[in-house]
Amino acid sequence: MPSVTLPQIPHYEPAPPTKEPLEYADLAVIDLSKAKTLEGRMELATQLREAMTTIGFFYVINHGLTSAQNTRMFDIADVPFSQVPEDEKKALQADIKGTGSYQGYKLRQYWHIDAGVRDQIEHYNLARDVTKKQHPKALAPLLPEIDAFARLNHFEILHTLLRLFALGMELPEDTFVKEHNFDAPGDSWVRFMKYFPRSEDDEAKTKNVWLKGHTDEHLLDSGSVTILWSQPVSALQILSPDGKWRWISHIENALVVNAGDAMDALSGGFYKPTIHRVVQPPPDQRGYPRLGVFYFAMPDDDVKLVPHVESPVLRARGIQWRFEEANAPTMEMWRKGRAAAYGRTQLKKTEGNVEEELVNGIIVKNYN
Ligand SMILES: O=C(O)CCC(=O)C(=O)O
Ligand SMILES: [Fe+2]
Repeated sequence: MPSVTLPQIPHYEPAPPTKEPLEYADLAVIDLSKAKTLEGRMELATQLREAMTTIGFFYVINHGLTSAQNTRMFDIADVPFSQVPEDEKKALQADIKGTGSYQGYKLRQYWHIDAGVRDQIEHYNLARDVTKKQHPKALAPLLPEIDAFARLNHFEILHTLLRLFALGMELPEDTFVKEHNFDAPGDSWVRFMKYFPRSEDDEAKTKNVWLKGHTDEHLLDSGSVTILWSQPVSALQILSPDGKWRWISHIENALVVNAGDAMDALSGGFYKPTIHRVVQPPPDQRGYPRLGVFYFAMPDDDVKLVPHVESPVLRARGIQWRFEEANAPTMEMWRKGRAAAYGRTQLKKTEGNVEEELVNGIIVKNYN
């Protein structure tokens, strides 16, 4: 992060952590400071593989951002929502359907959640190269810090994790790194996301679901790795292997990481996405907004979504093809189809609580 005097912006104070006794998922904690040596990476790769082949989510600590820088990044994250006039937001809306990309604002009520209720979520998304697009005036002085943040997420965190993902499959360490270049055409990006409290009526109609159970929904987790910067408002839940929804607890200045659809495809089903959703926070945190900071990583646009069949681990275990080999899309085709479709198409209710959606001829499921 730049060490010169930083531009002054309002401080964002989140809700205090909940005191409710929630049923939390028990996730492994990957200490990234151990990744400097090959020996350390081998140890972490084993830990990551265990986490990714069971629960599918894990925490990361010692990732390189200090807690003061973390606080500053959440202050920055609130600027696009609290410091930008509505007409400027509207003018900078993402053309999600037209371009298949989320760059810009996604304003509230874009998605249909359930029973006629639309979402209360605002996003501001920035392509990892922050110089590529026009941004709100209030963000201009903050772009150098956001740029440094995107690079930290990409090079220090994502690339290190991708090495561990490769080692866990006994692939050359740089296998996935080579598919995630910062400068190649592709769509990894920083997302600031703010959930606003909802009316009792909306809560009742949607059974308290704020963002549907998904693995790969609005393109977010259609990528390879999702990096979520932990924040104190409890609302994220994952579907555990025993069929129960469990809450993700907050760890100060930690990351919550999961794999998306593209990783499922590239790893031949070895690293699977885990279904997760966002629900109404527990009683002591109701009425607060919920501010999130993410890095959504995707393979480069030209990467074809087929498994690394050269992995001996995969061969021994059996390869699952996410897409038929002949029809496998490139990352570019896949992300554009997904972004345009989520929450905007007619969903077909199937058995239980699963809804199906057709994207580029491929069935995608949403779980309620
Ligand atoms: O807000 C969260 O905690 C998670 C959101 C999420 O899963 C997503 O945007 O893909
Ligand atoms: Fe997600």
